Amino acid sequence: MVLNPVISKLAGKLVVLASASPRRMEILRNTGLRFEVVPSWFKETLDKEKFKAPYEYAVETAKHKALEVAKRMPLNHLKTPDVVIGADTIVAVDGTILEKPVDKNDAYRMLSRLSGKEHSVYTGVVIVLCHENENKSVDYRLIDFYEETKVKFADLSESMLWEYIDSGEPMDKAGGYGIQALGGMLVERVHGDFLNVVGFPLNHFCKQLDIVFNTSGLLLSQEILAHSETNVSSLASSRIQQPNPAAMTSPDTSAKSDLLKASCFHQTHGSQTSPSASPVHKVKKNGDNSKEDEHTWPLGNSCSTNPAAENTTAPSLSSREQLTEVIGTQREDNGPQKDDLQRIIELMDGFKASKALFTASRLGVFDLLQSRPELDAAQVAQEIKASVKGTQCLLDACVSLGLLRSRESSCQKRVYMNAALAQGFLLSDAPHSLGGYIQHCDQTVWPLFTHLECAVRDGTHQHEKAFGKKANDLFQDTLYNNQDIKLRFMSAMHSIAKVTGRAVATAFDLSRFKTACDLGGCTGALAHELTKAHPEMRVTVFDLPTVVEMSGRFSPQHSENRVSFLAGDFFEDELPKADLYILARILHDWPDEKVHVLLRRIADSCTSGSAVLIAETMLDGRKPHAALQSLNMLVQTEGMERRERQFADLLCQHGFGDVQVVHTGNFLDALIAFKM
Ligand SMILES: O=c1[nH]cc([C@@H]2O[C@H](COP(=O)(O)OP(=O)(O)OP(=O)(O)O)[C@@H](O)[C@H]2O)c(=O)[nH]1
Repeated sequence: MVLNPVISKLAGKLVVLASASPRRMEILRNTGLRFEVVPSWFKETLDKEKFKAPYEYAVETAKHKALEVAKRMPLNHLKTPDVVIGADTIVAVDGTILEKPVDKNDAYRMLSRLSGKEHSVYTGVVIVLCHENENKSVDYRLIDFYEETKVKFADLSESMLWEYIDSGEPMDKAGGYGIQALGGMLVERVHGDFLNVVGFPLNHFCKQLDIVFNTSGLLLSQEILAHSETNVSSLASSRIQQPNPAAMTSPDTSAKSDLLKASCFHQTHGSQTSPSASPVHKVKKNGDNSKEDEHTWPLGNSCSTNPAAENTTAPSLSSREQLTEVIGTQREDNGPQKDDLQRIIELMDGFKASKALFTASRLGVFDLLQSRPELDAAQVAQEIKASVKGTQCLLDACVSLGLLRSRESSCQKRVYMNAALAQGFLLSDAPHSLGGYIQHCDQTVWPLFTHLECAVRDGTHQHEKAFGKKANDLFQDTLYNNQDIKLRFMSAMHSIAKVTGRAVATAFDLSRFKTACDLGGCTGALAHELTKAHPEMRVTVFDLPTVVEMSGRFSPQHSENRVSFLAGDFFEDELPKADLYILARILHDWPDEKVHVLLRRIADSCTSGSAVLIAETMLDGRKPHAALQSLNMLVQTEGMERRERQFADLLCQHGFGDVQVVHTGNFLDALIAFKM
């Protein structure tokens, strides 16, 4: 549920937080806002001397962070966001700006300066509104503001200081302290917005959105200001800001792209728990779903910023908040388009990025840096038993991919630590670890993809070419014929189900179903999410004997016993009776003729009112992940990914109708159909 009516106006928009700060993610996530997280690659190295006031530095840094993501997404993520939010938090004391400490000594220096004094915490926030204009280029509209909070520290003893520093908490926080955690013990008084100190002035952010929506309505209107260096609209605001023209730089708008048509469902990063908050739409059988296939793939177009714009200085503003630079771009018509080339290079580099991730994961780099952050390349190399040269290259590649962060230590060495992405998904023991899936991709999918051309020519999987043995029975002869390979595959499926399970389990209101059968449910990860989300439901996981015998290894410690396992082959054996049959990443393994066999068997086991819940990556002509996943099925299986309409057509032939789909915002989309 979204409390703030203004925040809810962002619903259905692709909102991106351009920050790796876990605290910012939490503050925004707690509002119910659905957003993606794309950490900015902007290096925070602006020359502080150029700014007349500390807050100008914070705002300008936030601006660069947000714009870097807004420009990169069409190229790297093949989609243009609607709204990108950047933020930068700094501490100012005695006219000096304090950011995150580079090491413990730096933290000591900072905290000593703050001891016994009052200081200011400034968070600069920039909201970038991206809009495709009539000539297919992107207009960026910027709304920026800052918030100041005054904080008074107690007098800090040396022992207190070092005990706090040795906790490790100061290292990723502005000014070297976290007011929301242990650092709260250092604070005598706060005057102003507490969340602003933590890293995001939520109240001011909402006020700002309110102004933009209700004062001018420009945010979502089609009245995008035609680009001109003088045409700047300003918006009513609660704060006057006079940026330092000398510091103002027209953001480089070198990247621009033909946009993807904004799809009606966006991938989200948010506490999506209630079906009502997810847009559900009905699928027409054999209907005109041409929109589904309509897309404009992003084509990077080189462009130079409008020369005149480069000399834009912030116009003097009426008594309203500065905002809004409308930055148009001009398309060059001659020579190779710089950003087209960039796009092609990105694509060509794609496999190198994947292999860098797989290799770092396999060498245990992320787990090592979690237990021992701030190691230099030589120290990492020693621990992972690799060359210093190779390790250095790998670590720097991971930094460039946003998986690691690095900084210069006090002894001028470059040290490395996990970025939020690694902490969220790449640690072996993380709740949503994708380590198993990464290993499967590295050891099984990668060798298969080296034979993609043969798969395209033959239209068949490539197990024999990749692994030198025939695979008559897809699972028995490949993934399950060896204990280690089977365990690796189950671990991969388990990690995907852990990441996607809650979204699938809560995509629809399933309260009417008391019994469910998860066909091919593997480790039971989804089954457990279903029983968590639906306290009345009992789930039977029906899978091959060779899988069921290993499922115990993956059972959660504290789980109610509403999940049971039953061994069998869903193509051969009688299916357990259930109100709801679940097919999560199952149908994509099989061609239509096999899918018909399975759906017919399910239909024969159903009674009226029963339903089938399908979880798959659905093709929609836009999401590259879905199309690439379909190639994945080509090289691995006899199956493919399918469109919503294809599922509806298959289901209706077996008496299922009223098909509804929810795009959950992560790997999988959810579809439910009822036995008519
Ligand atoms: O009391 C607290 N003060 C500050 C913080 C956290 O400190 C950092 C500030 O650094 P920055 O604004 O550069 O943000 P990053 O974490 O580097 O992420 P970006 O990707 O946005 O650069 C911020 O995380 C605050 O949350 C705190 O936690 N408590």
